[in-house]
Order: sequence, then structure tokens, then C-alpha cells
Amino acid sequence: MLSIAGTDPTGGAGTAADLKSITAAGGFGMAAVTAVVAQNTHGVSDIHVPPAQFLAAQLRAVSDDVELEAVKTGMLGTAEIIEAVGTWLSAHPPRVLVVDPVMVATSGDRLLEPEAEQAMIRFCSLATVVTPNIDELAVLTGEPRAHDEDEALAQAARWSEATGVAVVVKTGHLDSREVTNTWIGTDGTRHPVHSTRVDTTSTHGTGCSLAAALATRLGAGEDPATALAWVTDWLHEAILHGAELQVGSGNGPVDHAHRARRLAAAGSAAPWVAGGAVPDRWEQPAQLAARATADGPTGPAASVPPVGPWTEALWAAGAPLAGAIEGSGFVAALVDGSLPEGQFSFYLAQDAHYLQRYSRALATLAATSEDPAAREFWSDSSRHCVDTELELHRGWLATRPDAAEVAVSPVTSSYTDFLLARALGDPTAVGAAAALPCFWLYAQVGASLPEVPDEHPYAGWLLTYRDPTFVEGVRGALGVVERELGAADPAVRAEAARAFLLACRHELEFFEQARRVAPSAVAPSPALAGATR
Ligand SMILES: Nc1ncnc2c1ncn2[C@@H]1O[C@H](COP(=O)(O)OP(=O)(O)OP(=O)(O)O)[C@@H](O)[C@H]1O
Ligand SMILES: Cc1ncc(COP(=O)(O)O)c(N)n1
Repeated sequence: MLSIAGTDPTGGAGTAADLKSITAAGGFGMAAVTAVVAQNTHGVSDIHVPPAQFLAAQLRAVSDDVELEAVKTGMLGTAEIIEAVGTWLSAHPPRVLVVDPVMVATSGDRLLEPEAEQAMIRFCSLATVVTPNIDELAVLTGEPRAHDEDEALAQAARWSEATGVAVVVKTGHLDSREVTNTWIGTDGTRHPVHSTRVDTTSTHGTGCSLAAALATRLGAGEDPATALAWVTDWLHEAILHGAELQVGSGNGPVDHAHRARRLAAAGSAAPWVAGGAVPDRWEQPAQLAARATADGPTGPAASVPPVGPWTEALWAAGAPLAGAIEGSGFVAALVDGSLPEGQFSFYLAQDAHYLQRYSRALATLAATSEDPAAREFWSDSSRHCVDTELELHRGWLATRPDAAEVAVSPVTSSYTDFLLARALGDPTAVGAAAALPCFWLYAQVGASLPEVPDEHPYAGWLLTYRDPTFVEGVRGALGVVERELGAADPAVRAEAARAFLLACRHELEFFEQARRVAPSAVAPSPALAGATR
């Protein structure tokens, strides 16, 4: 996959951004340089355009040796450069050509000579798809700048029909809460991909990154809707975490590698409960809390407080994981509404599988517990789980036939197999401690959620986290676990603590697994707002 673009020595835009984006999108990146640009996160200070013959030599070096899947062009700078690229492309037409008609940088600096605009407009007709921002779309179409998304879509559709070139309309430059990228096909088809605006100044190079990643996915054979969904979701994550890079003091770059680092961390082979974190015999509550907090963050306070010293120690030990769940990408995307529909549907499907199995683990605890109050609590909870699962199928999943057919995932089955094994084969204190995080951490997430507006795509679902009867259930589970631990042998207690911490980690994996699903993997369905659980 070849990028033909200008440079950015601070790595945020141009060929640097393109190569990072191509890698992130799964391709092998190559780059031919059109212009050497002295720029940083504050703007452009100088531009050197090497002779057009030199660019032609770079392009020949590539095509003499390499077969390309796709080409993306960015800053072309001058009419002469546009012509050199056009000539080369005509001799070596790639299967996919994405043209980002770069004219003006975010900083306001011109990256295309004004007299080259007409040449750029003609050049765009060679493309498979063009990715102008709102201002560039106005120049391309020769129309006034669109005021809103509908105007931009209409402009793009007219231009696309006239030229036979698809357009991705990007609303990043409008000031709506939602940011939508829409693929407009030459036959008028529209594939909108919705995302949410991130309140950040780290958007340097977003246009370059979108176009390069899109070219890579299209070059690999993905259809336009799937490719654009992948790119929009990946870029949202990169923008969300851009500021953490702390690169420059102006408009910073996005974090192209955020997803790769997140997935690498998820694939870690380190044990979930470090050796020595739990004593072999848990004699005193403080033994566990002291060890668990010695080498890690303490985490948030419990929204439903512990009911005694044993559950207090469990919380102290598991709190860093509760914090990780509250701060997880899944919860963040669910709350800001950018969670792709396919990932949400996958989550619902796994939730249904989970509840079905969890209810059996709870029923097992009801059958094996000695304490009548525990038996009553577990059997009520098991029954409640069955009801919730049935409601999930009747409500949310009924509107998504594709999601209803999603099989149980490895993450869901390893969590539920673990819970069932603890309930079936271990002392009831261990089974009870393993079952507790599902109650306690779910309520914790619920308490951390902000109010969302009614038009939020997942408003209906977010409300289910606030169910007050659920908080009662958490108190019930805490009471049972506190009593079970108090009565247990210290070795069994230690096993229970281990099971509790493992279950907390399973909870984190359960939430995060949906983020690992391709955003368009489950077919879209009618709007979510207002749907009932
Ligand atoms: N603040 C933001 N929040 C969320 N997504 C954004 C934001 N800014 C940009 N994006 C994403 O990046 C894409 C490209 O951004 P934009 O519309 O600003 O294009 P551009 O002007 O060509 O980019 P550039 O400023 O790099 O030239 C958008 O379509 C959107 O997916
Ligand atoms: C070489 C080059 N190409 C493109 C851009 C546009 O990116 P942005 O508008 O985000 O500054 C840039 N600044 N530099």
C-alpha cells in the first residue's frame, strides 16, 4: 500500500501518519514524498518541493519492483506534482485509489498552491473515492461551504454522480455532537458510519490517517461500508487517546497505535492473580488487603459498601480491577455513544449467554448451601437471572436476529465455565465469592455512569444499570459471602479470595471483549433509542 504525500517531521500528519495508519489497518506501508514540510503541532514554517522528476523517479522505483494493492494521495502541493502523479497513475492504475484532496492544514496553512486547485479537481476524477473535508468539498464542487451534514451529502452526491467517483463526506469540521463519515457511492448509495465528537485538540493528521487506513482496508478487499466502519472506529480510539501521547503543545497527533497496544495487553500471558497476592491460609482480613494494595493502585471506593471485614478486604484487593472496568474502552464508548452497533449487539448476545449459564451456577449454590438464608438468596437470584435473560431475548435481541444467533464467545464460556466449576466442585464459600463480582462490579459501573440525553443511542440500555432492585441484590450477595467467609476454614477462605479476584478479572475481559469485534460484524438494526430491555 503506497502513500504519495508530504512529510511532517513531528510524525502527526503526511507520510508519517499514513505509514502508521497503514500498519494499524493491517497493511504494509510504502511512501513516496511529494514535499518536504517544516511543520509541527503549531503549523507549517516552510515547504520544499523537490523537482517533479524526482517524485517520478521515486514512483518508478516502486512500480518497477512492487505490485500495489492500493494507493493513497495526500498533499500534492503544486500543479506540476499533480501532473507527475497523474501520469504515473495512468501508466500504473491501482485497483484502489483514495485521494485526500489536501488543500489547507488544520493550522490554516495552505498545502496546495491556489493556482493548482483546478489541477487537483481534475486529478480527483482518477480516484476510486475522495475524502474531502467540508471546505475541500466546497472547492471540489465549486459550491459554497455546506452549513450542515445534509447540505454536504447533497453536494457530494451531485458531484459523485457527475464524475463517477465515490466520496466520503466527513463532518469533523462541523460542530455537531455526532461525527458521521458517509460513503456516497456513484449510484447514490449511502453508507453512514456514526461516531461521537471527542473534545480534544489532538486532531492533527486525522484526514491523512482516515484516507490511508481506508485505502488499506479497501485494498485488502473489504467492501466500502465495512472498511469505513473499521476506519471510523479505529480513528475514534486513536483520537480519544491522542492527548495522552503529550506530543507538542499545539494541535497534537492522534495515537495510531492505541488499539495495537490495547490488544497486546489483552493477549498478555501473565497470571491474573500474581503469585503471593493471596496467602495460602487467609487467617485475618488485613492479610489480603495488605498484600493486594502493596504493589498496585487502590482503585475506587465501593458504590455498594462492604458489609463486614471479609468483604471489605475483598474490595480492597479487587478495587484496581473495578477501576479498570470503569475506565475501560467498552464502558467509555458505551457512555459517549461511539460504541459501534455491531459491538453493542455482540455484547448483548454474550450477556444473554452469560445470564443463562450464571443462573445455573446460582441454582447450584442454592442447592448446595447449608445456610437457609443463602439458599433462598441464591435461588431468588437464579430465578431473576432467568427472567432477565428471557427479557433480553424478547426485547433487545428480538430486534437483532443476527445478534440472537451469535454463539457463546471464548471469553464468556471461560468465565461461565469457571463459575460453574467453582459452584459445582468447590466449597460454597468459594462458589459464593466467585459469583459476587458479577453483582458488585455491575452495580459499580452503574453508579459511575453519567446522565445521558434521551437521544443517546444507548440511553435505554444505560438505564438498566440503575435498577434499584439490583442494588438490593448486591447487598444480599455481600451478606452471604461475608457469612460464608467468616465461617470458612482459612485455606478455603484463601481459595475464595482467589476465586473472587479471578472473577473480577473475568468481568473486565467480559466487558472488553466486544471492543475486539470488528465494528460491522453484526448487521445494523433499527435505532436503539427507546427500545426496552
Ligand atoms: N474531534 C473529533 N472527534 C471525533 N472524531 C473526529 C474529530 N475530529 C476528526 N475526527 C475524525 O477524523 C475524520 C477526519 O477529520 P476531518 O473531518 O477533520 O478531516 P480533515 O479536515 O481532512 O482532517 P485534517 O484536519 O487532518 O486535514 C473525521 O471524519 C472523523 O472521523
Ligand atoms: C504533509 C501534510 N499533509 C497533510 C496535512 C494536513 O493535516 P492537518 O490538517 O491535520 O494539519 C499536513 N499538515 N501535512
